[in-house]
Amino acid sequence: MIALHDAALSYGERTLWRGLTLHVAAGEFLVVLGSNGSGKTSLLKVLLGLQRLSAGTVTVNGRRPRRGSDLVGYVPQHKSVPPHTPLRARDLVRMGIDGHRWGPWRPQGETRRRVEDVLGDVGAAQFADVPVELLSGGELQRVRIAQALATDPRILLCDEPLASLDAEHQQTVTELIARRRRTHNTAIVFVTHETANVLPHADRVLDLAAPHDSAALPA
Ligand SMILES: Nc1ncnc2c1ncn2[C@@H]1O[C@H](COP(=O)(O)OP(=O)(O)OP(=O)(O)O)[C@@H](O)[C@H]1O
Repeated sequence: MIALHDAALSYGERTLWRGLTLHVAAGEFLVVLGSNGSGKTSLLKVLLGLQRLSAGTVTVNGRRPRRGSDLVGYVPQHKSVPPHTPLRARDLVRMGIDGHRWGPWRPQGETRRRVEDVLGDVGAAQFADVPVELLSGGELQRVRIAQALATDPRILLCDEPLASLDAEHQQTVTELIARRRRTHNTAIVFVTHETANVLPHADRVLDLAAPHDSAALPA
């Protein structure tokens, strides 16, 4: 699903990581750790086709990463939404389906059903029509996961999805994501600083603060 070979990422003179060789298979749950600024988000950007490597190679689903791929879902870092955002939960999820300008055209009924299904999958059906600015942090994060899953991706990239959630919601959100890999064989790349709830689900841990030629360590 994901293959990096001898990969390096530098911004100007500053190298964040190098010598990174890593394979993530279908259904695998990879946890990415590392201190602030170690390049975790930058790694996800590489996989999303938003950032080029400085050296080495990367493929996602056997191809060079490209923006807006339906095969890759992305759960961003938790942030509250700006006040007066004129969107309901279901609108946010729908943007995961037809937010890509060049995405395939889908009939409206089909899109509506898919939005209902995916909101149901993450236990968010009851707040489908609630304006996103009124959702709690944990509710909003479920909706963001639904948005990321809306195109039925084969790979799910999660960027600190637990930040600023309480312990109970951290557990709920982690279990939602872990369930997805069991039910759909989705590969998960999970960037986090919160290890307690997440490490029990991990197949492997990549520590970007560790020496990079031994970066992919068994969990
Ligand atoms: N486009 C860019 N140009 C130059 N420097 C950048 C760019 N993007 C990120 N950086 C820098 O690279 C470093 C790594 O950033 P990144 O967001 O990948 O770290 P991170 O490991 O996700 O950190 P955190 O845990 O704080 O979220 C940071 O110091 C950041 O300021």
